[in-house]
Amino acid sequence: MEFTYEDLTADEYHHRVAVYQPLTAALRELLDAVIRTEVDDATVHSATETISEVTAALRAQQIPGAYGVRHTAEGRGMAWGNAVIGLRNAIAPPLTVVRGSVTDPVVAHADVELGAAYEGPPGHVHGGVVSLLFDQVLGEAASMTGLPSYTGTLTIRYLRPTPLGPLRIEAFTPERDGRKTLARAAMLVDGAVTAEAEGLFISPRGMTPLHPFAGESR
Ligand SMILES: CCCCCCCCCC(=O)SCCNC(=O)CCNC(=O)[C@H](O)C(C)(C)COP(=O)(O)OP(=O)(O)OC[C@H]1O[C@@H](n2cnc3c(N)ncnc32)[C@H](O)[C@@H]1OP(=O)(O)O
Repeated sequence: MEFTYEDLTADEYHHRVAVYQPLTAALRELLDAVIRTEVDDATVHSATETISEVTAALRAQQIPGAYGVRHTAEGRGMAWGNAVIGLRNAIAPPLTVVRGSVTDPVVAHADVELGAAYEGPPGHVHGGVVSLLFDQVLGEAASMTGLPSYTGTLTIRYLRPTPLGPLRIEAFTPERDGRKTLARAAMLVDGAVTAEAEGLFISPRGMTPLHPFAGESR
């Protein structure tokens, strides 16, 4: 598993953000609209054709395979295909993980609003999505020293259904021992905990440290 460096200036980076963020936001709107539309069949058929045309236009020039996890030379993260935080991934909620310091009581947190695309039980967040969000925030909290750490184990305790809408995740890393980090997190809605997570995150043997993480994850 290799990380990729792209030699972008800050201007080039911000230009790409300005180009792709609105495209992904528009696609996210489309996902929501497809789930909730009640227009007639002819309008649905017409929309399907229009979407196929847009897809063909974007396919005119493509990279082979996935986007990868890229960083600029100065250490700016560009995990733009990531399933949870990806700036170019419309199925990502998207989550922005705000990282503090490893000595803070809450080392990382994220606020996100989940809509119709994340439903499991009626009006509530799918359990797999709850786990997905926890995995990312815990993984980032564990990796904050700059040594990327991957999920070894992840246990979720679903205390009560999490309603769709705004929620917060707060992560803690109570134990760091060499390549292993124990990380815990809580999911909160209106200040009440709906789910808790605990995971052991491990940095693979021989992994090269990245720039220590700080600030926001994208
Ligand atoms: C830019 C970076 C941002 C990072 C944020 C990412 C967030 C996303 C989080 C993810 O979704 S990561 C993807 C899901 N996880 C994986 O795909 C991990 C797949 N597994 C592996 O790659 C390896 O099995 C792993 C890196 C977890 C461990 O391999 P190692 O070869 O480094 O482990 P090793 O055998 O040397 O064991 C080291 C220690 O960890 C322990 N260990 C290994 N695997 C374990 C495991 N799975 N669970 C619990 N403990 C484990 C092992 O017992 C041992 O403990 P001791 O030091 O006490 O002896």
